Amino acid sequence: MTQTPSRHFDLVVIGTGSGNSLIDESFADLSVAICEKGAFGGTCLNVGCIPTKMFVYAADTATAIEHSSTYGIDSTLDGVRWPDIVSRVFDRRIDPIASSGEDYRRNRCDNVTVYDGHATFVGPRTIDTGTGELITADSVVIAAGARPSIPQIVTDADVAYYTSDDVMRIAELPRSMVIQGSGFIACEFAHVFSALGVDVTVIGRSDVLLKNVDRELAARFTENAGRRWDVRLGQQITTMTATGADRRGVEVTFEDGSTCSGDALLVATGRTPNGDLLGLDTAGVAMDGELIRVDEYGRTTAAGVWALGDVSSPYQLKHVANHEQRVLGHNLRHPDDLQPFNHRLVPYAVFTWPQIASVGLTEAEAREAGYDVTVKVQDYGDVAYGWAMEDSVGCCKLIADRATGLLVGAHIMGAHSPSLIQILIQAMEFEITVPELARRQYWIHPAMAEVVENALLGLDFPDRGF
Ligand SMILES: Cc1cc2nc3c(=O)[nH]c(=O)nc-3n(C[C@H](O)[C@H](O)[C@H](O)COP(=O)(O)OP(=O)(O)OC[C@H]3O[C@@H](n4cnc5c(N)ncnc54)[C@H](O)[C@@H]3O)c2cc1C
Ligand SMILES: NC(=O)c1ccc[n+]([C@@H]2O[C@H](COP(=O)([O-])OP(=O)(O)OC[C@H]3O[C@@H](n4cnc5c(N)ncnc54)[C@H](O)[C@@H]3O)[C@@H](O)[C@H]2O)c1
Repeated sequence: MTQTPSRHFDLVVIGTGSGNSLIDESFADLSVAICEKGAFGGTCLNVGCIPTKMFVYAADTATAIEHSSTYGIDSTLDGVRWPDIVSRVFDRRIDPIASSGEDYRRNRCDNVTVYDGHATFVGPRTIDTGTGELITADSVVIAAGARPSIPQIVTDADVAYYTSDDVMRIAELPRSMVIQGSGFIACEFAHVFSALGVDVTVIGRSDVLLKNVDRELAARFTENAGRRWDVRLGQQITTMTATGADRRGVEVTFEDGSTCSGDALLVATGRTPNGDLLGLDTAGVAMDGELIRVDEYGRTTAAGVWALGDVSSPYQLKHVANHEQRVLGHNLRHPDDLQPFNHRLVPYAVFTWPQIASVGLTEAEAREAGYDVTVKVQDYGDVAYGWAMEDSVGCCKLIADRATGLLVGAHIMGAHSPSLIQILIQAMEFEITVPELARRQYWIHPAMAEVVENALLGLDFPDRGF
């Protein structure tokens, strides 16, 4: 290290996603530096959870129009004003929030200094801010997130591909789109673009879409998706070729000789944590594979250096990054009273069509773990609100332990499942038994929550107590 550090801070935070939320008023007496190489506010705000769900809402609206004749309402989708959809999301909502967040930190927090460069460690708690300034700190929080992973076959083909970072801002909708990957991002964007009129092809290596979801729901989802998208599963890509003068188009050949093509390629094959780009070896911060190694309190292997969120967590979910940020906020201020992360029951939801939400073990995981399980799958179509919706796909699958009467897994596919699952998350977190949950409260009739009530009542216990 030849350059001399220009400033010393009490705390440096790398990354302004959940890292920015860490700096609340309880840090007002500390000097804080925030390093951000990209858009202020991180992935969730700028290119992740929030804008995607705003696009999903537009797609859901288009899908409702498509299905309206089922209810005796004839309507047609007369047009999709893509530039207006993009503008609603970014010009009216996201970009102003990001810039006002940055303005707040830069101009209204006397104790905070913002460095807008790519930060790298050059020594223990010594950081090159990427802006020409070297700084040191008593404590460092690494909250540097993750980035899209791009398979070699895509880079070799030199296709001008999109990722979730830029596909929401394209100038116009392509006629057709190939989506490589079959996980969260692939299934959310396949819904968005297909509902808005793009011919979508989804390519996955496994035999179902959303392979980590409970097998029964993943199979139902895949079967249903196949009616709306061209779904190519269980095959390796053998060749990928860029097409068109701008190399935006793509042609793909599979190992069985079949092919597919599109005017655009969206790569959605997972996200690589950014720890590899931080010079961690100079700082004594160890990694486990791609993730920064942290203990249950968020401490890395280097004294005074902490990490949270996608850079150190296998979950890559905003509610997990936010939870870890709250725990670290406490731990930084209370070194003698450290709190552990709680990762016991991490739920998730995929905002595709139909929506899917999940908490706890899949049936296969529960059986493998040795539970004496009772399982019930309750269809949306067999409860009153499901009749109102003419639902033929949705279901609530519950898995409980006969020995304790407690749920070990809950999986819902269908309208509002990301909200419905909250009842079950709560029951599992607070260890409410199935009989208590089913019968010690009223269930509003005829709300969709009756699908959960009926699933609970369908679980088979030796002494049911219902
Ligand atoms: C398309 C998409 C949709 C998603 N939808 C959901 C959802 O619906 N629900 C959900 O729970 N999760 C969702 N996620 C995941 C969620 O966005 C992430 O888990 C969460 O944002 C991670 O927060 P973080 O603070 O760890 O990292 P980030 O928010 O990624 O913040 C890291 C920040 O660090 C900056 N940075 C990185 N390296 C450096 C460096 N060396 N120097 C300076 N700055 C640096 C980055 O520019 C970034 O701003 C989605 C993700 C994507 C991509
Ligand atoms: N609603 C949400 O909570 C939400 C939405 C979007 C993203 N996210 C988060 O972001 C993460 C990243 O999303 P994602 O969809 O990119 O990841 P993912 O892990 O959900 O899915 C990636 C898929 O790509 C496949 N894949 C990997 N390498 C491949 C290759 N070389 N060729 C073909 N397929 C390949 C994987 O088998 C997997 O099915 C998610 O895991 C999730 O944690 C969450």
